[in-house]
Amino acid sequence: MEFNQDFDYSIFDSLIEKNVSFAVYRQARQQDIHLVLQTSQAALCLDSLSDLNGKTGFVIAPFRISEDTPLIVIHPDICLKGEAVVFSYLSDYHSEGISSAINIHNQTSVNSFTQYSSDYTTFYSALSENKLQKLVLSRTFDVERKRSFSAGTSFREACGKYHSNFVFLCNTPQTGAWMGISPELLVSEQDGIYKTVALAGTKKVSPEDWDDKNRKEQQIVVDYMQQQLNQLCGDVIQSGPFTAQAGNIEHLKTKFSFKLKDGYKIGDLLALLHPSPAVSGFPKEAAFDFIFRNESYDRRYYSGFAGPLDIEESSRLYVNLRCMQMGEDLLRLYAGGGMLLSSELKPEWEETENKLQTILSVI
Ligand SMILES: C=C(O[C@@H]1C=C(C(=O)O)C=C[C@H]1O)C(=O)O
Repeated sequence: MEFNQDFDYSIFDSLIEKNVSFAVYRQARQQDIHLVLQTSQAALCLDSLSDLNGKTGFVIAPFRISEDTPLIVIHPDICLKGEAVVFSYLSDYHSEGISSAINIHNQTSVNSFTQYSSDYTTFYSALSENKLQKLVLSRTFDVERKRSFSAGTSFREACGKYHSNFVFLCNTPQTGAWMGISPELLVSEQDGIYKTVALAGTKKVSPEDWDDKNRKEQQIVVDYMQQQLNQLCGDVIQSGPFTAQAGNIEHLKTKFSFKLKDGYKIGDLLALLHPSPAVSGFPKEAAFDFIFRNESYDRRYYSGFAGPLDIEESSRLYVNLRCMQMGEDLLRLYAGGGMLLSSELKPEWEETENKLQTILSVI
């Protein structure tokens, strides 16, 4: 992707400093950047995913909705497409906003191998009891924010490097500033046709075939998708699994395409699919509850989802992976991986290290 060197992407850092509610994003395999910016009041806070029915804007959804991490929709007062149009608008844009940075230091984290190992042991014990088939364990990785760091410039670099991923940078007073380079579509909709994927299983890019652990891990997500979709959807067209590259790693991916039965809308579908076993575990409720009780930090918006909802007559929401939260002096990166009874500690930790490389490569 070619970027015009005349455009100064650090203008997005000024928007973050002024605490403007906005999102700039670039869809997977597309050229143009899009800007959604709210000029009126505060971004919309919702209580449940089904409340997204009939809404329009840029959605930022947490892994688990709470008072501290609400479900947010940035209202599309301004909705622009293409570098020239976006920068022309921003060069004249003035916000009265004042900075009120969220203090990341006060939030919980799991940075060290020792902390991760302790969580791993807890998770593994639960799998051994056979009540849970799969659990996704995750962690953080803190990087000191250098003076030279620019969120806007990192966004531009991510767009250039990761053509097949959805790339976004967003900020609201409620969520703080986040950036993600996601390979995982949660739900898209255009002209009444909906799409989703079952993405799971991870290995470094290589001609080697997939092992049983990764195939099984992905099959759990496929089975879950089929079961969930049967509740709300008519004929489901399924294809895959394929190997899908995402930066330095690969995943197994199965695609689904379908229409919703009468009376159902996108919010109902999101409520049914999120969080899928790709980021949480299986069975759904038990895994979600287990992670909430036992993972020793709050995932916040990591493994939630983000993207445009009913903008230009289509929606494309992605799971918030390969992402980071940006504080005043700290960048907090996030990564996780699916655990089965056949998992081993070292390879699971290494998988998180490999996944972190995507976002690390642009900061
Ligand atoms: C949890 C993450 O990724 C998810 C987990 C995967 C796995 O366990 O193999 C693969 C892709 C994603 O669905 C992450 O990137 O942090």
